Amino acid sequence: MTQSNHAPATAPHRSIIAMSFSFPTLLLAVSAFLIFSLARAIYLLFFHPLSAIPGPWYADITSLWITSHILRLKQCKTIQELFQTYGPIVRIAPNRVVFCDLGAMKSVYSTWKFDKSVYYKSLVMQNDNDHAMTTLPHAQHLLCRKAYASFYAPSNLAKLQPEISRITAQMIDALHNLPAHTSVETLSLFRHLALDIIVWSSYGFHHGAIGKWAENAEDSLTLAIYDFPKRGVLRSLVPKWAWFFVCRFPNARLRLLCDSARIMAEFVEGRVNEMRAPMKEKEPARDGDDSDKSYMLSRLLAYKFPSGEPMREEHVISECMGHLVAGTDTMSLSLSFFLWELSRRPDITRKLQQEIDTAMPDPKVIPSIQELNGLEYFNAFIKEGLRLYGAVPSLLERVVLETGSPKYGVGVEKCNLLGYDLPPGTIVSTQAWSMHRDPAVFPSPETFLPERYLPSPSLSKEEGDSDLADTERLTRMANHLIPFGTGSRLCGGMNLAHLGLRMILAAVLRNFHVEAAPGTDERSMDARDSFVMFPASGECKLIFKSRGCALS
Ligand code: HEM
Repeated sequence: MTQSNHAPATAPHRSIIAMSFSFPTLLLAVSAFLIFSLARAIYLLFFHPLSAIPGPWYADITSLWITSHILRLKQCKTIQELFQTYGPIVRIAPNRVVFCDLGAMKSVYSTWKFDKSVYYKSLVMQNDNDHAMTTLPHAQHLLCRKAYASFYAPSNLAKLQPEISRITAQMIDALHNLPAHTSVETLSLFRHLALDIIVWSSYGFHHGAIGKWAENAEDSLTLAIYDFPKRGVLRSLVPKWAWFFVCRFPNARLRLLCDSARIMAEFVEGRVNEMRAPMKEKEPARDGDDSDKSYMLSRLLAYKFPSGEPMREEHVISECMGHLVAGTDTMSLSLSFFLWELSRRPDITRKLQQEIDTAMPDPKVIPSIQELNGLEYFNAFIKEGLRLYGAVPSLLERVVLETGSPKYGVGVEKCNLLGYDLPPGTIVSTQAWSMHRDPAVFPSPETFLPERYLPSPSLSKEEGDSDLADTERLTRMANHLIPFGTGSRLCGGMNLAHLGLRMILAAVLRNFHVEAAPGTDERSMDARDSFVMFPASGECKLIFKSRGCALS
């Protein structure tokens, strides 16, 4: 034996040996991965409990397909096409099922009250604090909801109406003061207005965002609320440890976006401190005495959980922030789409203005909500607006409960939707976009037609149809309309949204004719979605022409 036979391998020798070992190892690893992927695909396609549910085969084996449509901001339209191809229940990913059916909707959201999916966690607040929208378990959510629900009761909101009128009038004045033919970006305009309304009704505080809009000055709170959902998306894309570095990236706009939660939290904290000061000096309110509780914040601060514990301050702050985010963009998007529709529909505008002019003789005095609720065509217009342009047309995801849960009720063991058993943990949902476009319920679903809600014999009744058939038609539409969600997680601010939409629209239509500005057209306003719906161009530019001459 020579020495070289016993000598340890030199470095180049070692790497050749390592390579000769690594190639078969790599080959083995790749083969194992391919076999595993193939076996998994076969299982998901043919043996998984959801494999009988129709849908594109590639969606059965990977989430990438639906994710690509989410990234293209076209999830709603893609899912609508699936319903048209496969019917009312479709598998869109290995563990996700969507449906478009009234009975299934009632079971999931109202009867069984499934918990929300983790998707909603992207909307958590500063320091990961939850609020009503992001609290996933149903039972826990119920306690949050109790804390704020009475604030949004119509009788309480009616007390706030005079001030909401005053804020709206401020916006009308600002529009009157613009030079003729000014193109107004309404998403921004109505975001400022909605914020002032929500801030005032939640805290009894005048923020003055609309004043800043009129002066062309930036309002950091409005910007923070606009940025917050984008911050959520960005945050869910980067690992936790990397977030620290993202927020320190030397880019002023990115830093503002990262800071959005802090800016909102500090604003709300300021309101909490203001409100706490006088509260400390008062006797605690007795049950039934709500003279001091018109604002949401005072209710949250006075709230006690069934254990007798008050809400922690961080919780109060995140709840308030949740409402700022949930209410501001939704209002501004809906109003912008409504007015865009009117800018190309003089026939509808004429009928609306006739009705509003009679109810609102003085263009500066908005009628009470009771009076506005009595305007038949106006209310039909708002229903149709929410049907086609509701700001949240997207999947409202829930998680199927474990088998045998008492929440299924007597005699029901597990989740069965439209004849298919769904195993516990399946993500299941419907979307307003599709419920609102069922041609059997809304004939010519893509046509904007307020008349469909009027009990008009000329429009709806074939010969021989009875009043009962007409009532049934109206009820079916009402049951399918879910712009504010449905069941136990219905939009918390729905009544405020109804009040605000009516007051703002009445004031605008009484004072202005609305026209599309150059560049605003079907293409720029084509709908995109990322939970909320927004125009493809990201803006909605309209011209507000004063009706002053016509009124005098
Ligand atoms: C046109 C305007 C609005 C639309 C279309 C809308 C739509 C919705 C929808 C669809 C949900 C349910 C989400 C789900 O089930 O996953 C929701 C929840 C919620 N919305 Fe709205 N919303 C609007 C305005 C407002 C306003 C003005 C506020 C308050 C200022 C508000 C506060 C909330 C809250 C707090 C929740 C969570 C409710 C809970 O889980 O307890 N929304 N909204």
